Amino acid sequence: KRSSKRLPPGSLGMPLVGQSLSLLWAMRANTAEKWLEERMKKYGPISKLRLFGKPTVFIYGQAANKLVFASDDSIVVNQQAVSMRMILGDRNLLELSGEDHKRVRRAVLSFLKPESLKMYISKMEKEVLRHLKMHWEGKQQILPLMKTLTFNIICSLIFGIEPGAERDQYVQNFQKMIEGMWSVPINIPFTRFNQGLKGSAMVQKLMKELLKEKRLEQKEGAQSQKDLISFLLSIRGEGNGELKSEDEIIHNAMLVMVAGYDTGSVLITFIIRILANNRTVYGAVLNEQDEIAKSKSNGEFLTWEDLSKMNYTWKVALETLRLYPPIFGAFRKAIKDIEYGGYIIPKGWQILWVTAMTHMDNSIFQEPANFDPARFEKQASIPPYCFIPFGGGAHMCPGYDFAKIEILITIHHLVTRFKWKLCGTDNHFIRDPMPVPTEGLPIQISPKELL
Ligand code: HEM
Repeated sequence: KRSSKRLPPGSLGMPLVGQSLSLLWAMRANTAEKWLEERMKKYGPISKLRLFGKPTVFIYGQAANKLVFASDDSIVVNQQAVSMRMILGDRNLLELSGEDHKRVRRAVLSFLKPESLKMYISKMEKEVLRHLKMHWEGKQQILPLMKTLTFNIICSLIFGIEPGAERDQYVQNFQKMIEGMWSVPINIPFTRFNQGLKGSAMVQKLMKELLKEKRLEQKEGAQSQKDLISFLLSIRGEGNGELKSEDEIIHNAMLVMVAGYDTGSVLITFIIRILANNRTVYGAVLNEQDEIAKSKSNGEFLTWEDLSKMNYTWKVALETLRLYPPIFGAFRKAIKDIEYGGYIIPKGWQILWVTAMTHMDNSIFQEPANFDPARFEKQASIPPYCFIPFGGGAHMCPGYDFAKIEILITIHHLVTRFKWKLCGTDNHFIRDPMPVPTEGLPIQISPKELL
């Protein structure tokens, strides 16, 4: 019996810091997968380390993902690193489990489900067109500014904040929050964690004022449910999807913002990079989008039916997510001692799962380094728990449809209105913590004659 009580191999390193800095450096050098592969070579498929202040077990592969995503709350619960919890707040979905998680998730999903989002397609498209007009047209060479685009879309749909000074107050603070979320939780001036906490305090202050305004508007009957926040405010107290406190609304609005802002911009940026480098894929996307553009009259907005015809473009997005998943991985917490792979994952320890490990496994995806959207022609043939850019199980990303609509609308207007070529000399990227092209992906853009 004693042998089954063994801790996984590996060292916990120094208190608090452990291997955090080494992993973060590897991420910034874009060698994090290699860093993990070296661990795997040294210790095997399960090993212990210390990350962001907590003892952690790293596991990978299909069975590991199944343990993380399919176990119930009596075995594994969601709990993110200390830095993330302190920046996003402890009432956000990623921290909740059981009935609490179900209740809050129902409320958030009632806004993010396709039936609700259908009503917002033209609102999103207007943001895309406004962005392209302001930042792309008439310019020769610009950074893609995709972060500005996804930030504006989220501001409009999630917060109901129209363009202007109020929006600008949020952007820098959100960026600080994102950078601090994966950091060693040492709160001394100028550390990333310290800056992240400051950004979070500022955003929470702004959001409290925003909630006050929205409550007042609702009292005066001036507002219909136009954005996620007013939506959440209006279902408070109605039983099923009820959010219990102002903190729950604020922490979850902050989560939706950080979860949707950088992920979407990273995905669009990497699709732009693929389309510039791969003429065959570009040609097929252009054909599909030109057909849809031809069926529209001048100034007519895209519809849900148009988006459902963009099958090839979405496969390109999925293949991009396989190769460049925006989320590196995340944590869970063991609720009791778990026997796994001949070792014990002790109660209370963190479990680290990493997205790319199964994406790059050649027994699951043949020739995994090749870009091949055809892999997604029969999605059902991909084994379960192996393609996980949106996670899995109870915490699987509820922003899937939001991201899909945003990406398809943006790519439609980009390929039908512009041509571009990459002009940087460096084709590399780093993780910070999301993948970012090293030179910011400079491109040369020229507008096309509209159809
Ligand atoms: C390409 C775009 C996106 C990717 C790759 C992505 C990825 C992920 C992943 C991997 C998780 C699971 C984390 C975990 O299990 O620990 C997650 C959760 C989440 N995502 Fe996304 N996401 C994207 C876009 C969005 C968007 C646009 C929104 C909102 C508008 C959003 C909102 C959320 C929320 C609220 C959660 C927490 C769900 C829960 O814990 O129940 N995401 N996302």
